[in-house]
Formats: sequence, structure tokens, C-alpha cells
Amino acid sequence: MAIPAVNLADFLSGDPQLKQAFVNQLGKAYEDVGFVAVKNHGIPDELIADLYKYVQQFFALPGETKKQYEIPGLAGQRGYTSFGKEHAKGSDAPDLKEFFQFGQIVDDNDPVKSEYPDNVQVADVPSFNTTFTKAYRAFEKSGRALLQAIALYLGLDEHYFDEHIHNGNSILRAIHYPPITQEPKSAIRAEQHEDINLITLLVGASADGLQILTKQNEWVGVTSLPEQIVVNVGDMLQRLTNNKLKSTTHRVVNPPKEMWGTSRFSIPFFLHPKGEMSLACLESCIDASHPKAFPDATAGEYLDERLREIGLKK
Ligand SMILES: O=C(O)CCC(=O)C(=O)O
Ligand SMILES: [Fe+2]
Repeated sequence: MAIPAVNLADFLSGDPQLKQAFVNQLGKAYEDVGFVAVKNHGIPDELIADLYKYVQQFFALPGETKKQYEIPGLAGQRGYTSFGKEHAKGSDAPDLKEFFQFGQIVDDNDPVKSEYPDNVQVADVPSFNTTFTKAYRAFEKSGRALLQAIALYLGLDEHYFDEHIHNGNSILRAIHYPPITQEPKSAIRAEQHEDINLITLLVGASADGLQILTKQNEWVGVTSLPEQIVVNVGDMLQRLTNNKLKSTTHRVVNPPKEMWGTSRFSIPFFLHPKGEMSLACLESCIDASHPKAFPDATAGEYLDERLREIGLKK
């Protein structure tokens, strides 16, 4: 299915009409589908190509080498998480994936620095860390612009999210779904779930498989063009907007048998605010027909609860 497409260059054009049209398109798409394809997203093609190159080199390392980057006690939030560790909320079968997570680098005097573990430095793939750092900043920048549009759609100040996401707890996650070697019992590459964060930016997954659950309760494959990135609403934004913007359920299915021998790679950027941000439902999203659906919580409290549910935090 072609999800709604938007052009971020419209928002940044300086033309008030184009800008407003972008805000309306994005907001409407997030009320209806929860997913959009964004062109002119601002992440350089070369950077995306480098990122994929180093990610593939990393996952091709011997298991023993990768395990050196799996650090106990970090709940998978930094470094490597080996195959079969994470399961979706409400599912017992672990997903058929391994992944590497890279987090915030605080380079000013923000005291939030003490809340974040250091990134795990991958010595075996030269340029891995510098490329992840560059990509992290590029995703933050595109994400900030998209959240500015969302703020306007919600009738908030355009810069409402800026201070909350500056030095936010975002995660750049590189995922490898290895070739499937035997009939999987019940597990699929990524079981159905909703993302935890505000929004997720996903660069061109290397193969088909991503599906979303429509309002009609049907699974449909997400397709996007090579020059687009997919950006979806996560539970934190759904919660803040009292269900106005939809955190749509999605999954990654196994390929047809003749494709079992192939790997799939994808690199989502989970955009999180700082832990102190309140996710209390916005007053403007509450009325008689939309009573407040969630208790107040901070982003930090909510994240903690969710990491326990998916088996990453004990
Ligand atoms: O691999 C993909 O295309 C999507 C992965 C995903 O939904 C996730 O990690 O939250
Ligand atoms: Fe997801």
C-alpha cells in the first residue's frame, strides 16, 4: 500500500501556503494512517549508504566478536543485542532479529548527560561510530522539523517540542534479520507492536516485509520509494494527543520460502524526548467526546514500563 506521501521541502520552503499545506497533510495522515513517506527528508543519500555499509560489515562479524559489544545491565539500550532476546509486548516468542543501538551524545553542559550510558565503540568496523554519530544528528534534525509541523497542527507553538528533544533519549537502531534456516514455529521477524517513542524515522528497509494494521483490521505491506523515508507516530505522541494521532500497529513478516536465504536490514531512528517531558494529554485534545484516556506520566516513567514489557529490562 502506498502510505500518504509528503514533501518536507514544502515545510521548509519559506512559502506560508506550502508550509500550511504540509502541516495539514501530515496531521491528517497521522490521524488516519499513522504512517507517511517523506521525500526531501534532509538525510544525505551518501550518509545512508555509508550507514548500511558499516551495519552490514558489523553484522557479518563472527558471533563471538559481536558478543563483546553486548553489555549486561544496559537493557539493550546501547551496543549489541544478540538473536532471540527481544519479544513484542504480549508475545512470548522472541523476534527473529539481532540489533545494535546507539544513543545520545551530549556535547554541551546539560546535566541530562549523567542519565545516559556511553555508546559502545565498535573497534572492529572503522568509521562505524563516526558514521552513527553523523546519522544520529541528521535524523534529529529531520525529526525536529517534522515535530515542528506536528506542533503547528496541534495548535501549539511551532517550537513546542524543540527543548524536549534537545539532548533527548533517542535511539538509532540497526537491525539484522538473518536468513531463515528452518521452519519458524510461531516467530516472525518482528511481531506486531507499536513504537514507544514520539515518532520513528525509518530509512529504506532493504527488503519487503513491513506491514501495518489498517483501521479495517487488515495487514497491508508498506511500500516507499528509494528517495523517501517512512515516518510513523509512536505511543508517546499518541498518548500526548489523547489518541488524536495514531500509533499504528506494525510488524515485519517472514519472506516467501524462496527468499529465506536472504538477510533483511533496517535502521529505524526512535525519536524520544528527555525523560522529564510530561506526556499528560494536551488539554486541546480532551473534550466531552474524547475524555482523557491516559493517566499522567513522564516520558522516562513510560519508557521504563515499556522496556520491562518487552523483556529488555528486568
Ligand atoms: O524492520 C523494520 O522495517 C521495522 C522495524 C520496527 O518496526 C521496529 O524495530 O520497531
Ligand atoms: Fe516498530
